Formats: sequence, structure tokens, C-alpha cells
Amino acid sequence: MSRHLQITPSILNADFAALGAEVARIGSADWVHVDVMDNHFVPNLTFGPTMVEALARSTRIPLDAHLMIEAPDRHAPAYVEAGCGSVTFHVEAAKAPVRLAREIRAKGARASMALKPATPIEPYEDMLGELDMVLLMTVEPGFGGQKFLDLVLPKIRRARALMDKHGVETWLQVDGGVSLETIERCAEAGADVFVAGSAVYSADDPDAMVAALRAKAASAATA
Ligand SMILES: O=C(CO)[C@H](O)[C@H](O)COP(=O)(O)O
Ligand SMILES: [Co+2]
Repeated sequence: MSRHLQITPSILNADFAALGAEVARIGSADWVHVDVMDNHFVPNLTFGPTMVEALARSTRIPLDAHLMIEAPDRHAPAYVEAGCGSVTFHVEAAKAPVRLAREIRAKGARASMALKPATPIEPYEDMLGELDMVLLMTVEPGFGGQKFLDLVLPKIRRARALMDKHGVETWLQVDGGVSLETIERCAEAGADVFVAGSAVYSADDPDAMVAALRAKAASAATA
């Protein structure tokens, strides 16, 4: 099955004092990945809906919010209202994931659910139809610039097989340590949406890196 491959740079390693300008450096990105951290679900703190709303106003690229927060059932709707086109909550934090996914969709955004590296996908097989995307973390959430965890590759394959079995249109996103060295492994395993933070923002030309990542993923997906 041919998949539509998308690159979504994370601004976690961008210059937070100049976020509008930083996003303007990745004009060919499909989405801008915004990592929201609350210092409770993960030991790091970034920004909240006010900042995200300002960013949404500054770009025509849609925002892909990744909420690493303790109470997504309460706070996720605010990110739809802030203008995000996709909102991802962590299943380890959500109290009622089906209800939350339905609420995000009802408010007009794509609903997505994230799994940490050690969280299995199989218990959620029956709710894939409720989700527009599943995010598989390929590092422990909390910080950019970590090493890609190869141990997640079998889970990417199993998630793709479950999606094919159920015939759902759910996208499969990978996040953490994705680079020119690792993106092919992810695409071969079945991922179709690729978050890359440090790989993009440590490049001299971030938009050229987006193109290079896209080309590598495409060649691996069709191999
Ligand atoms: O969710 C994240 C961390 O929790 C980030 O999206 C991710 O780490 C991106 O940065 P990098 O590509 O440098 O790993
Ligand atoms: Co992320």
C-alpha cells in the first residue's frame, strides 16, 4: 500500500526567543511539531496554549501538538482552541482516551494518541478507528537530542500490521532521534509521519534537511 509520507520538524531545539523566524526556516514542512511539557508527566517544562496560539497565528503550516502533560483530559481541548490541527495526548496519562479522542475530533482537530517506548500497542487495537494518528515514541519523552531506540522498531511493524488488518486510515508517527541515519528504518517498519527536532534545527539549512529526510523516507518506503 502506498503511504503519504510527512515530515514534521519539532521546534524543541529551535531558538525559543525567535520561534516565528525559526518556523519560517522550515517552509516545506507538512506540520510543525510543538512539544508541550508540564514538568510533571516529564521532567521538563516548555510552553502552554497562549504561546501555541501565537505560533499558530504566525505560520500557515498546521501545528501538531504533542502533549507530554499529566492531565490531558482537562487540558487537551485548549490546544484545539489555540489553533492546532492535530492534538496528541499520552495514553499513559489519559483517564478516558476514547472520550478524549472524540472530544478533540468534535472540536475540529485530528485526534492522536502517543505511547512511550515500553507501552504496548495491542491493548488499544480496538480503538484505532477513534484515532487519526498514533505516535510511537522512539526515545523516552522529555528531551530533544536523545539516541533513537531501535527496540521500538518491532512495535512500529506491529502497529502498521494492526492498522492494515483493520483497514483504518490512521497515520503512524515516530518521534525521537529521527535523523538521516534512522529514518529509513522507521519508514521500512511502516511509519508514515516523521518528527525530527535536533536533526532539522542543527542543520545549516533546516529546510534542505526536511527535503533530505523526505527523500530518504520515500526511498525506504518503496524499497
Ligand atoms: O517529543 C519529543 C521529546 O519528548 C520531541 O519531539 C523529540 O525528542 C524531537 O527531538 P529529537 O528529534 O531531537 O529527538
Ligand atoms: Co514530540
